[in-house]
Amino acid sequence: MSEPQILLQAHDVAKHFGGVKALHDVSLTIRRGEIYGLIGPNGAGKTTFFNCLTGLYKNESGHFVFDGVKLTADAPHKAAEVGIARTFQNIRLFGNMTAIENVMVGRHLRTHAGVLGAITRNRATMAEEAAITRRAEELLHYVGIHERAHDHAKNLSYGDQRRLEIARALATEPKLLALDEPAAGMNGTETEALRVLVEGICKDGVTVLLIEHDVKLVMGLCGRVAVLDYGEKICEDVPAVVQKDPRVIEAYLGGSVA
Ligand SMILES: Nc1ncnc2c1ncn2[C@@H]1O[C@H](COP(=O)(O)OP(=O)(O)OP(=O)(O)O)[C@@H](O)[C@H]1O
Repeated sequence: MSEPQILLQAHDVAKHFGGVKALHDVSLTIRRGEIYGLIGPNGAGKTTFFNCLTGLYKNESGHFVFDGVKLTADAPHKAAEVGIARTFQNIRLFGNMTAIENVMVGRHLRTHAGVLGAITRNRATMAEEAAITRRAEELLHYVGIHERAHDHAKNLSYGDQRRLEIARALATEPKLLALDEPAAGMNGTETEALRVLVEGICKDGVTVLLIEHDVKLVMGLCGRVAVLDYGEKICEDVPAVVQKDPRVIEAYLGGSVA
């Protein structure tokens, strides 16, 4: 039986690429309502973990249990259906669609009008489309880019594109939001605004899994942090403990992780 306070468990998840062990029997547990950080040097396996979790890659062994149910996601849309949404290290928006259209795409996962409804544009379909638009507007407000709603995604600043990706992910009503390096390329002001946004998302009931190279941001935001190094989890604890762990300091080539 699963414990209700646990949202995600990874059990001995392993993934190889040829001779490279990208993930070596990684196990971790994410509790509902927390912001959980996943850090590690370049090539440590963080994105591979996300890709296995969201069905982009198939792990060779091990498994995930999400919300008490063994995950069988073998495609990203299936992960989204069970309540896992993600953003990407390399932003993946529809550049020639407007910001609001990008969010509406995410929202369609949670709506019901079928192909027939879309063709005949019956009353139920029209009402649903109006609701999708309203919700997309709310989400653009929520992430703070509503005034860019009708601009093409490709014309948004880097920071705004990252916010838009978050809005699109939230449109699927996730229980778990997995953010892959959301602060990459952001300046200090944008990073601070992102910190406030992620805290708000968590307060509003969405559990967050955060991959981030900005260690200061991770240590300030996350309740618990796991550290990967060469595909192995070398540490998992509260930030104050992780920062002082000799294996973590060594993994970061002797540099400070404070
Ligand atoms: N599709 C792939 N084909 C071959 N090797 C891959 C593939 N994806 C990842 N790898 C390798 O797996 C290892 C883990 O990569 P991964 O991208 O998961 O690390 P990461 O911790 O996310 O790194 P970064 O912080 O640089 O994004 C690396 O050695 C990488 O080269």
